[in-house]
Amino acid sequence: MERNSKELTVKGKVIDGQSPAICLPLIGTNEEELIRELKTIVAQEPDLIEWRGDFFEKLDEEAKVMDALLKIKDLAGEIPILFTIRSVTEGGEPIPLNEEAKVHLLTRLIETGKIELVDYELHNESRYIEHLREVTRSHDVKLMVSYHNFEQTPPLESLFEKGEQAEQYEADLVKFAVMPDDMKDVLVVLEATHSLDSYLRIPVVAISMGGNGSISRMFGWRFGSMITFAVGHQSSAPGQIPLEDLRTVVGIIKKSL
Ligand SMILES: O=C1C[C@@](O)(C(=O)O)C[C@@H](O)[C@@H]1O
Repeated sequence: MERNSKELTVKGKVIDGQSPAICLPLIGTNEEELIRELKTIVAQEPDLIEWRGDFFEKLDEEAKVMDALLKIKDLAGEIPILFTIRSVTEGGEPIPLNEEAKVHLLTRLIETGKIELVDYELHNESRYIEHLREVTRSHDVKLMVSYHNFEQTPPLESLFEKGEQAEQYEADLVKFAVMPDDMKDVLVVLEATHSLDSYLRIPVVAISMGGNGSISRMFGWRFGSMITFAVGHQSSAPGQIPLEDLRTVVGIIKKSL
């Protein structure tokens, strides 16, 4: 198999692009819902679990967040946790924290040693991104710098620039998830994935959302996208497909290689 010599080791697990790492999102609004979701999710043995913190209704009560994290970690066992607070401007839920408080919470979570990856959006002020880069590095947590657009697919050059910016921040990986108008936009994402995969030193995660884009979730890894998000319990974005279906498709592709 020719592609992708990049590797990312998370909690002793190597993500190397020879198969996509499959990530299942957790979107519970409280501890009880999170635990219920987790039981379904863990049974499916994903490679990663993403806790979408923006769905958690008590995000402004640090003790409650910490408590939920301990429970999640306990149930997730060896499966690495990606922690994400998606902003409303990039398709997330409204949260009761301003950016300063959000960065403070992310810092506290990173310091617990209970999360393995953290997502932070590229549009944020550079002082925040740089701060999180420092904290993640000193706690051996991977920093994923991300960009989302639920309205459209920016041109190839713009996606390329985002990849370059993430690399300048010394992110461990760059991710973008964008909405296509048509299949040409899906091709833009696949092309950006392929080019960025060869051009950047850091790994890329690239998603074209919605029904048209869902092929990027199934085949994107062959173009260089290292992680794909699927449905374990409930979806967190349009176009995600059930983990079992994804595994079937990946298995078929691997057989033909
Ligand atoms: O950024 C991403 C990717 C995603 O938006 C998707 O399209 O699968 C799902 C989100 O939960 C995650 O944070």
